[in-house]
Formats: sequence, structure tokens, C-alpha cells
Amino acid sequence: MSALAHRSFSKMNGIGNEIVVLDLRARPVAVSAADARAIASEVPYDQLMVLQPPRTQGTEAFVRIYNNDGSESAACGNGMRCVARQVFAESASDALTFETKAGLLNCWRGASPELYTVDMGPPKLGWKDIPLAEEFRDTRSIELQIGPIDAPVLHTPSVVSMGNPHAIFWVDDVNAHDLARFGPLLENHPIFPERANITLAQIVDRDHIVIRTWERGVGLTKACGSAACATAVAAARLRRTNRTVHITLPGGELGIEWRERDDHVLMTGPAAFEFEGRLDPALFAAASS
Ligand SMILES: N[C@@H](CCC[C@H](N)C(=O)O)C(=O)O
Repeated sequence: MSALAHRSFSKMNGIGNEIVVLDLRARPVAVSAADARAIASEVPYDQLMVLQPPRTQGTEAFVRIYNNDGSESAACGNGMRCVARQVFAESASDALTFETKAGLLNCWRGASPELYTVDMGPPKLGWKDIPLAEEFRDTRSIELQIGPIDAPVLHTPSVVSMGNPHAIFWVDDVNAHDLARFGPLLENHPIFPERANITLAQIVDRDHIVIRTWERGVGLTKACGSAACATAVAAARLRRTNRTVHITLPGGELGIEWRERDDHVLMTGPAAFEFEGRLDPALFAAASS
């Protein structure tokens, strides 16, 4: 029987981004891509956040992040707020540090019990860091378009890595484009060797942006926290907004600050608990990596 059978999980959400938190710290076991897909077939999620024992002193856990197609990501803003909520519930501290494949992340609980802040670290802006398949000196606007060559539907995105790759297309109305149609084409465009999260962004004013995201490895989601961070950085780099903005996503609101003093991006928003369950052993019968 799989060592994952009967393990307890929490179903949570970060402004509608569907998150499952699986805490394996007490009895660690490796989770394969096939396991992640099997879990998604029982408890539909956008991201599975797996807490493994800490690798670095002073951290609570090493967090592995899986999309529902079984692929792994180094960053998930909404998922990290859910993880923070769960671990803060058993801690007297107001600040905790986690490790992900993208590095160490500090989290704080806010004044309101539902609000959590995650320091998502500094953005990476070089073309090799995104990564892109070819050199672009200025990643504020790269040459990429979709639709007729003389009347592109979406074009000239900004690209940013928040530990995971993001392309942000600037539009007048995020709801005027068929993201479900263009998202998969852009996610898998050869310019993105590791695929990319695709965001439509509408700047309302210098303090407010509206976004919709097609997530790599998932599809359309109600919210993508790292996309909100990437969009805030990209808009500030273009001098179209201030470095502190609020972002409206289909599932709710996030506050983002791209801090001047250390280049770090801070994301603040809620994390909601839905229910607890145990993984059905039958799920893993056919799951092999
Ligand atoms: N929902 C997330 C992003 C999750 C990872 C992404 N799909 C990827 O593969 O990079 C968020 O809140 O940041």
C-alpha cells in the first residue's frame, strides 16, 4: 500500500485558488507526479502544497509545490498563504520561515486573523532567469504576439520570474479576450522553454490593476498570487503604477508591495480553510511516477 494512503490533508483556498495542503513532516514520504495527479482526481485542486521536513535550520518545512497536471513549480503565492495559515495555527509566533525550490520565504500573520503576508523574494528579470529561449535585453516588453500578424490580439508582454515564469499582456479589458483559447498556446510557446503562466492585466490607475491568469500546469484559475506579484513588478518597471498596488483577481483582492530597500515583493491576502480529509488508498493503486 502507498505510504500516502490515509494521510490527512487540508482543503483550503487563497481567494479561490484551490489548494490542498499535505503535511508530511512527521512521517515523510516522496510524492511523485503520478501521486499528485491521483490526489487531484479525488480532491480537485489547482496546487498541492506538500510539507516535507525542514532542510535548513530555522525553517518550518521544505515545501514542494505541484500543479494538478503533476508538474512542479518553485513558487505559489496563494498556496504559501494557506501553508502559513495552517502552520501559524499550531504556533505562538507571528513570523515563520519556509523553504521552497525558489529559496527561503518569510511569512507573517496580519492584524486580521484571515490575512497573511508572504515575502516572495526579489523578482528575476534577466531573459535567462525567466527563462526565455532567446536573448531579450529588455524584458519589460518582448516581441511576442498572437493573432493576425498585422492586427495581433495580444502582443508585447512583460516577462518576470517570481521563482516561476510569468508573461503579462497589457490590455484595456481583461474580460474582452478569450484566455481559455489563447492561454494554452502562449503557455506552450517555444519562447518559454519551461512554459509560462499567462496573465492579462488592465491598469486602472497608479494604485490598482485588474488581472486574469491562465496558470501553467493548471489552466484558468480564480487567482494566482505569483502572477499578481509579477504584474505589480512589471507595471512599476514600465512606470505605469506605484510600487505598492492592490490587485483585483476573479477570486478577490491582493495587496502587493515591491519594496524599494531590498527589492523584495510582499504579497498580502486571505487564506481560507474548507475541510480536512484522508487520502483514499485506492487512489494510489495505479499511481507510479
Ligand atoms: N497559483 C499559484 C501559482 C502556481 C504555480 C504555477 N501554476 C506555475 O506552474 O508556475 C500562485 O498563487 O502563485
